[in-house]
Amino acid sequence: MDGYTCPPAPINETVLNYAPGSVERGELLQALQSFSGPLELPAVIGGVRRQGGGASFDVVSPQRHSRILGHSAHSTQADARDAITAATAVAHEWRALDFDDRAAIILRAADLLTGPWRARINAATMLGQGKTSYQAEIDAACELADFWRFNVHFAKQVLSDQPIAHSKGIWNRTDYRPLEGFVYAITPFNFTAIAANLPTAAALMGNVVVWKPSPTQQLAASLTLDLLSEAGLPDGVINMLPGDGIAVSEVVLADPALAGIHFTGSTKTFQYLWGQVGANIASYNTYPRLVGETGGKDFILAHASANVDVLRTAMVRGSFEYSGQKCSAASRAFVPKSLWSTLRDDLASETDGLAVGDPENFANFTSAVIDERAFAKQKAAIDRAHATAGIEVLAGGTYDDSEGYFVRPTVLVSDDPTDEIFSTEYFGPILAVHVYDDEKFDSVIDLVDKGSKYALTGSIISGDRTVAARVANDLRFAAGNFYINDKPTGAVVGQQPFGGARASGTNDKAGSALNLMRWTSPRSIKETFVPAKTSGYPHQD
Ligand SMILES: NC(=O)c1ccc[n+]([C@@H]2O[C@H](COP(=O)([O-])OP(=O)(O)OC[C@H]3O[C@@H](n4cnc5c(N)ncnc54)[C@H](O)[C@@H]3O)[C@@H](O)[C@H]2O)c1
Ligand SMILES: N[C@@H](CCC=O)C(=O)O
Repeated sequence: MDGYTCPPAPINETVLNYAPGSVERGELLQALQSFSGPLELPAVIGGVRRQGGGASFDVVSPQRHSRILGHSAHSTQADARDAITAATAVAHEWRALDFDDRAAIILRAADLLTGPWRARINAATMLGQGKTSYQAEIDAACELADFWRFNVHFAKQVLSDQPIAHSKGIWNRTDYRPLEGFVYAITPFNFTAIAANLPTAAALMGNVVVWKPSPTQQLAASLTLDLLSEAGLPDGVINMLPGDGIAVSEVVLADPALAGIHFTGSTKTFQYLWGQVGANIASYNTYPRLVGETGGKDFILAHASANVDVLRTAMVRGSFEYSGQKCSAASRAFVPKSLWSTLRDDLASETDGLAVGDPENFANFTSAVIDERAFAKQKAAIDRAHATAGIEVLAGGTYDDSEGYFVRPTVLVSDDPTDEIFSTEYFGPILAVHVYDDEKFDSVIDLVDKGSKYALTGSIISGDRTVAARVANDLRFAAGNFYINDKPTGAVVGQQPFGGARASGTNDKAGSALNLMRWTSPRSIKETFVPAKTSGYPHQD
């Protein structure tokens, strides 16, 4: 059937708004209440749920230290070996399944997610990862359903790309095989959608997977695997190993059957993984595919022709939604002097007016940062800013970890565009602003391009079309996702395929055909209908 069927056309899932009195708000409140006691969040190996053999850890709400959501345990080398064995055991059967049967499981998962599972996964994402209702909805419900539905569509495109030339008497075909081995999916805390997409994108293409989620995302990750199981995913296709991944990597990265890594997280971790693969390169059965989407130092560049309200809104939403814990979050902005006098006070008061607290209070704009490590990083950056003569703390600049890991949205202003606030990824609610002389716009473009090692997202805010076009061209390599007159966050699957280059990753664009191609190893087949029976060629006569 491959290549001939036409799955339902994907449509972006409508984002529900959770307004007071809405049906979805009622369902979400109920789901939040249903998480009463800590859940067991075990490893799942070959469909068997078992506690990992390493030290146990608690999954705790970032906004409330006293709220223990689950108990889990770090996975050991033995757990990793068992997961590889379980994956390998079902690899033949999974890859032999027709693509449409695999796709049907993923499409069913999307419908379960946006139907009966929606409130529960959103509630888990609010409680476990500190998202507001809206941020949970755009991530755990909508982006994840979009990944699943659009991936089926794009996979079908990949499979249907067949040779168009056939010499007389010949038929050429391409067989899209899964990778020979297993894929190691390592996922970040900040998006339930990304965490689910990395193992399932590879599985859709016929691969078996060892999935190592982030310990701080374990609640939603465990629910996601339960959902996939309800959708019909056979045991062993995706095996989940909770914990920090240290012992798991020692085994997985040394296994000859490692065929690919699908990673999203920090640049440092990806470079470590790549280094280990490099060190072991001679021992693999096949060259592992390395796909990693990593850090960013995302920019907003304002031109003198910008509308100030548009600019301020892009800065506030782009930097402080989900407390800046999006790889795409704006964390450096460049504003011309001619606009700064109008923008300055409003930017400060709007930022200081943002309500920060427990997301179960729907009035809050954002909540806590994810954990102690993230809090310490923000605290150090803010303390340093207060102590640095050339930096003005225009808004925020305070933090409090007595109840949860709360950091006030913070705007730092500096005359020195080489200060580390313009190049270091803090991954929190800190925006660095540099105010430039209007006539120095050309050199500011260069600063944006060369001022950080990353190239993930960026925006130009300009009322002048020719300026926007010029900046889009001059900064062509400074961002994998580039926005004109908008904030640099909020990429939508099927609309703005997401990913960046330089230190921001391999730019394989999650949720697109480009990504899915990395999980297939094509075989070219030539069939000759009436083969030659003699060895000589005509020129020999
Ligand atoms: N470019 C993107 O699409 C994108 C999306 C989301 C997050 N990010 C980036 O992710 C980072 C924040 O996420 P994070 O704090 O979870 O990143 P992180 O690198 O600390 O962790 C990512 C994952 O790697 C795991 N890990 C760390 N060391 C490991 C090892 N030795 N073996 C196996 N697994 C290991 C972690 O447990 C986690 O599951 C930021 O830098 C952000 O920019 C990028
Ligand atoms: N899809 C997200 C990026 C994910 C990174 O964390 C966005 O565009 O905001």
